[in-house]
Amino acid sequence: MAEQSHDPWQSAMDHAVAVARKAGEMVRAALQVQDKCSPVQTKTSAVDLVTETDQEVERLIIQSVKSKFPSHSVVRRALCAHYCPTWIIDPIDGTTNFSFVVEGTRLWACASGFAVNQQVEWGVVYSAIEDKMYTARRGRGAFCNGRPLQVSPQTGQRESPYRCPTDSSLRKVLSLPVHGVRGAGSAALNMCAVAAGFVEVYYETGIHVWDVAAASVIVTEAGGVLFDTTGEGAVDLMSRTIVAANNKPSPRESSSSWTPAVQDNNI
Ligand SMILES: O=P([O-])([O-])O[C@@H]1[C@H](O)[C@H](O)[C@@H](O)[C@H](O)[C@H]1O
Ligand SMILES: [Mg+2]
Repeated sequence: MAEQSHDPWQSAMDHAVAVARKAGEMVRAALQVQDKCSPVQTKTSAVDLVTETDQEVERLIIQSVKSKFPSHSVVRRALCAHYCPTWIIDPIDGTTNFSFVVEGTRLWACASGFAVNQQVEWGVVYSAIEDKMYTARRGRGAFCNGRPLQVSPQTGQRESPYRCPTDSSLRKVLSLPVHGVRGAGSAALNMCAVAAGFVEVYYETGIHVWDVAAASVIVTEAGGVLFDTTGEGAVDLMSRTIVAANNKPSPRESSSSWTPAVQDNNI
């Protein structure tokens, strides 16, 4: 079918939802087959765990986008520098959880973000194990299975027996006691947890654009904010660091009263 002209970004997003469901089924089925969950050697596998299933899902997405939206690019490694509409895909975000299957683990997702002129226009993140489809379109809100998402209203300090055992950059941004720290993985789902109001902050360094592109717009459309790990700059999705939060503390608050729960995958 040819590209729709009335609202091309919306039809691309609708297509991403359908492809994510198909991809989710494919990944769930692969969990039953040892070979499909095992890491394979690739040029980048020293730093990036890849399974046969990642590759199959990647092919599925690329082929379906290319046949339905021939003018769109599909990438894993760049936020397109030009106007060119670009799908930024992570076939399985949380490959480690998928590959080294922990019984009952749910923290992997199929993620697609869509950028035009370096602006993320929509994001789709599908947690197949939970059957949760997170979607957001810039300016039109964020949803999970069609229900609107809203970040947590938490702003003040929580009673907490814990201190945040983090490195100095995190301490600089989030320098207070927090209720708890979780590092279970899937950057995209951790960010969706911020969007859904389950936690107040997700932080990671060393992250890639394809891990966070889709969920970035889900966070902001749910009322959240993205910023860099200095706590001062706007986020650059290519910078490999990100903080996604329900709100951004003022400098005064950040040293005295802002105490969200934290997810930190680098602990
Ligand atoms: O490799 P992948 O499974 O797509 O993505 C990884 C996951 O999102 C993980 O939670 C995060 O901690 C890593 O930094 C990512 O690389
Ligand atoms: Mg990923």
